Amino acid sequence: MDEYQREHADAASDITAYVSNPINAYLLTKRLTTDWRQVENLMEHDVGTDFLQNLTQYRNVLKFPSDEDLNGAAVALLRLQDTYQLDTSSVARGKLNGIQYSTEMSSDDCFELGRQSYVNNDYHHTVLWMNEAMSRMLEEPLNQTQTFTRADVLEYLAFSTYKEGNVESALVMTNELLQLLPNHERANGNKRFYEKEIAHQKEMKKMKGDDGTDEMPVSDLPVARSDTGELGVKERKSYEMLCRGELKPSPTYMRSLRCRYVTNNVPFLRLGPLKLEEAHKDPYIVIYHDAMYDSEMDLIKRMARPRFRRATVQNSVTGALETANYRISKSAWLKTEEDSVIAKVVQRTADMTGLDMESAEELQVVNYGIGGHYAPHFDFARREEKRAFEGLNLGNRIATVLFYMSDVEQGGATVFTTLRTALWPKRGTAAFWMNLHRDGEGDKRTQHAACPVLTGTKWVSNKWIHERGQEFRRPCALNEDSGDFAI
Ligand SMILES: O=C(O)CCC(=O)C(=O)O
Ligand SMILES: [Fe+2]
Repeated sequence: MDEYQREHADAASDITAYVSNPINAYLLTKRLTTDWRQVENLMEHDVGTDFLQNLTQYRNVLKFPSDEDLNGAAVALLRLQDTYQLDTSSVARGKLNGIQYSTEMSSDDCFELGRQSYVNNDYHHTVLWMNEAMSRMLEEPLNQTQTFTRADVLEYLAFSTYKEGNVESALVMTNELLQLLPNHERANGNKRFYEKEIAHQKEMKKMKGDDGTDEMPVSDLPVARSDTGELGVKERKSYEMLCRGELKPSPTYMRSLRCRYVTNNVPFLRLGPLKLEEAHKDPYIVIYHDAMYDSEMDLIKRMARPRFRRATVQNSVTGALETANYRISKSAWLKTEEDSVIAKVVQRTADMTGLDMESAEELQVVNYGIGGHYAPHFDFARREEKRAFEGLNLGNRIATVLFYMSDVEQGGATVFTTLRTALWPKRGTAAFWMNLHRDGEGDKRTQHAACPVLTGTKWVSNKWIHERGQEFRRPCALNEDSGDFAI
C-alpha cells in the first residue's frame, strides 16, 4: 500500500468507526441535516454568492440527508434503546451496554431526539429525552449555540406527560413554564385545560366512592410501535429478552445438545467432515462451524455490494414486493452460475442439508447497518398467503441455510421467539433448520427474527430451499437422532 492508499484506507476506517454505533449515526445525520437547513436559510436571504451556489451542486452530488433521514436515524436509535433497555443518560454519555464510545450527546442533540419522538407521537421517548436535554442544559451553562430554551423543554414535557396519562405533573410543569413566561398563550390555555381535567377526575373518583390518594398513576407502558408487526405484548417481551441474551434454554436442555463431525454420506466430506453443533432438537436447528472460507466471504461481499437495494418483503395479499419497517437491511442476489465460488458454496449447502438445490432460490446476501433488523417472521408461506412464491412453482420453503459472514460487535442475534434459542453471529458459521413439518404444513415453532444491530455491522447470506425435488431425499446423518426432523 502506498502513502496515498494508506491515508485513504485510514480515512475510510475512521468513517466506519465513526458511524459504527447508533449514537454517531444519529449525530452525523443530525449534523448534516441541520447544517444543510442553515445553508438553505442563508440562500433564501443571499442567493447571489458563488459559494452558496456551489453548495447547492454539492448537495445534489453528496445527497445530503433529508428531514426524513434524520427522523429515521432517531427512530433507529430509539428502537435500539427499547430492545436493549438502554438507559437514557448512559446513551447521552456515549455508553452502550456498559461500553464507552467516543461521542457524547449535547443537550441540543437530546432535545432534537425528543422533538423527533414528539413528531412521531411517541410521548414515552419525548419525556425521556426532553428530561435528558434539561439536565444536560444545566451542565452546559456556557453553551452559546443552544437552539432551545428551558421553556421549550417544559412545553414538550408538559404535553407529553399529559399524553402519557399524568395530568398533575403536566400542570406542575405548565406552572413552571408560566413562571418563566407568564404571557405564554398556549401554556395559559393548557393550564386551564389541565385544571379542569383534574377537577373532573376527582369528581369521577368521588362518584365511584373512591376516596383514594391524589396521586395519578404514571403510565410506563411502552408506546405501541408498528415495526414488530403483529407481536403481542408477551411475545415482544420474550423476543427482546432473547435479543439481550437474557433468555436461554434450561441447563438440562443445554446439556442434551451435542457437537459432532458429520459426513452426511457425502464421499467428499469423508476427507473433511463438517463440524455440527446442535442448537435445538425439535424443531431441529443446527450450526455448522467453518462453513465458509474468508476468501469466499470476501468475494461474495465484493459481488453483492454494487447490487445492494433496500430489502423487500412480499405483500401476502397482493403478492407484490415492498419495503417495510419490520425488515431493514440491504440485500442482493447472486446466481450459482455467476462464479465458481458461488457454485462451491451452493454445493456445500447441498452437502450440509442433504437437500436438492435445483429448487433453491439464488444466494441472497444481506447487510444490516446500525439498527437494521428483521422482526419475527416465518420463512415459509402460510396457508392464507396464497400468492407467496407465485410463479416459482417450486412449493413452499422447506428449509433455510443462513451463513454468518461477520461477527457483530453488539446485538444482531438470530432468535427463535418460541424456543428460548438465540444464535449469535460468528463469521464463517452457518445455521440450518427445516421450516415445514413432514406433511408440508408450516412449522410455527420456527418463527424467528434478526435482532437489531446495536453496534458494528452484520453480514449474512442465505439459501432458501423449496419443496420441489426433495421428495426422495433424506438428510440421513442428521435424521438419526433428530426427533421429528421434518422432511
Ligand atoms: O439475519 C438473520 O439473522 C436472519 C435473517 C432472516 O431470518 C431472513 O432473512 O429470513
Ligand atoms: Fe427468516
